[in-house]
Amino acid sequence: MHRVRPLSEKEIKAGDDMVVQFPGNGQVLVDAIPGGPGGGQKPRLFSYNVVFEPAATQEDVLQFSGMKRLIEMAVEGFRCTCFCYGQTGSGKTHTLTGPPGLFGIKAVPYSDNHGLVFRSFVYLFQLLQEHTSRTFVLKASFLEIYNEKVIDLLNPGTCRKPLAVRWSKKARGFFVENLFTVDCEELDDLMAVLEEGMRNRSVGRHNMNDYSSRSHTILSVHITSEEPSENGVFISRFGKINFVDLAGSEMTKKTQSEGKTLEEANNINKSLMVLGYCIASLSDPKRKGSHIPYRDSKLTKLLADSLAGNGVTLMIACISPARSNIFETINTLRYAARAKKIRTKPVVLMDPREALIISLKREVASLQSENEYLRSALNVYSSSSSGDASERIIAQTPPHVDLEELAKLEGPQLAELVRLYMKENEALRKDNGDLFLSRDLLQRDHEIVCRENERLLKKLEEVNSVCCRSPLIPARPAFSADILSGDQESSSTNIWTNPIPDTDNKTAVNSSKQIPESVQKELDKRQIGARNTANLKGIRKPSSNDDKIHAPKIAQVKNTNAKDKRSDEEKKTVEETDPMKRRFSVANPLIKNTDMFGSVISITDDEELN
Ligand SMILES: Nc1ncnc2c1ncn2[C@@H]1O[C@H](COP(=O)(O)OP(=O)(O)OP(=O)(O)O)[C@@H](O)[C@H]1O
Repeated sequence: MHRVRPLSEKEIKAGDDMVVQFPGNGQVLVDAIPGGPGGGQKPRLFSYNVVFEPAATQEDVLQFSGMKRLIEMAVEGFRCTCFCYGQTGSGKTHTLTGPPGLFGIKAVPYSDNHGLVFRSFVYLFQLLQEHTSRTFVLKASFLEIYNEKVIDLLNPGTCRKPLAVRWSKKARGFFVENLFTVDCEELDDLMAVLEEGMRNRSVGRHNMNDYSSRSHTILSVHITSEEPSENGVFISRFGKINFVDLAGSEMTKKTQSEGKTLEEANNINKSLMVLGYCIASLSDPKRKGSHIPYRDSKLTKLLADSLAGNGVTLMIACISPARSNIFETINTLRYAARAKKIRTKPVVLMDPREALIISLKREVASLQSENEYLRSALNVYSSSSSGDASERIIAQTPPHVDLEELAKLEGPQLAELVRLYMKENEALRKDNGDLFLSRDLLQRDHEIVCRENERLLKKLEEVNSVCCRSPLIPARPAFSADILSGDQESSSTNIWTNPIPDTDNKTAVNSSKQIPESVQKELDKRQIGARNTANLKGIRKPSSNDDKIHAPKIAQVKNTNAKDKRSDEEKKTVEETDPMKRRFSVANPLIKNTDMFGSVISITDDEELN
């Protein structure tokens, strides 16, 4: 997706003109570049999912960029990333957080200028309010990569000590060691994280931007949710959303950087070059399976999962419309066209305890059916076996003789009759013995199954009680309450809070603090556990990345139809015919496929006009 900022005052004063046009349908047309004897470049047409024109507002970007869908997916347990890319001064920070000055000593509580991050937080909490059956735990971290050093923006310390980026064998991903992670129970907590990070990030001044970001920043919100399912079992999901504000690529000649700013620019350009290589490798089908140089920079190490892992990524390419920036603009458009070709395999991250619960549930169900079977077998067998026996008895039963007839029988006939009766008696005794034996065996099996059943049910109850989370503290009134309720005049608190469980249920609350020994044994046996124990005991993990678990793939993202998703307002805006008033355009949904955000995937890369 693209956002084109308006010409700046400086550019207007310098007589710079617009070199981009917007033919509609998510297309950007870049003017021809007049050249020397060999000829310059022809006009170039690029197609994207959505193009935001200079008149687009910050709210337009939230509503029509696919960002809302991304947040919904994060709540469902996907790992999502939104990153802004573009040359210096193209509007990346403006798009993500707003213009400079919003996060000074006294942050502006609500402003039309607030960017995508602030608006996403508000939408996130609105979503949480709607999911009344779930409990949520939000944690946030904010870091910057400055001159290839990772600095914790929430806890930078006086000497801004860099943190190490390490590889987690278990999670099979990179993570930042000892990164500060803040619990965010309310919208205001997330806002505080944003404000604090923005105050601490490195900003510098150069010829092209008075407030230029001198570092890449990554703001992460971890969304853990628990939802009761059938039989009181809790389903846990681990979603995450990253907001990445990349520092702008810069031509140091144009920015006239020197000294510290030059060193910063070199580091920025180097890490963006590595990011470019990674994107080029990932987007080239011929290079499928080849080496991707993630390890060549901290930025690509930390974005590896967003670029090609199991997450969903939204890239916003920001461009300047000025003629003086035409080469950088074409580069950014090409870069974005390549990034658009990358395909990830999104999966929902779930708690491994859930695997244990599901397997226990299955075991209980199979034992119950076995039990049923044995019960019925016991009845059927006893009745059918008695039938067999009676058949045998009938076969062996001596012929029926009347008492009167008996008196008339000869000695050898009587002897034969007695022998037959004795034989029958013997067979009946044997059958009787066999029946007693099989009844005893079945009764013993039945007892074993019942005991096992009880044991598993008890374990299931224990596991369930471990899954119950203690309630979050009710929200306090704050300005965010007004934003969430959509009534900025109102002072009533209408903030999402977790439902407060029955306080009499002490076992659930207590047991949430510690896993019972029997359950822990079961977890250990199945190699699940250290992480959960730490988590449940409230121990802060060294890093958010450390706990990534590659849980079974349970859901694929479904494509949604752009037509269904697009609101009437968007249609209206797209239909606006006056190009001066139009704020954005989207690719024509009738002729192209839709992607998971409901926006349109254009198959074309960049097309040259003849
Ligand atoms: N869509 C827009 N509407 C109005 N002003 C904008 C817009 N985009 C950017 N600007 C303004 O342009 C200036 C530069 O924007 P910004 O600092 O966001 O650029 P950047 O890409 O983050 O630059 P850098 O990479 O140097 O940090 C800012 O004053 C910003 O407010």
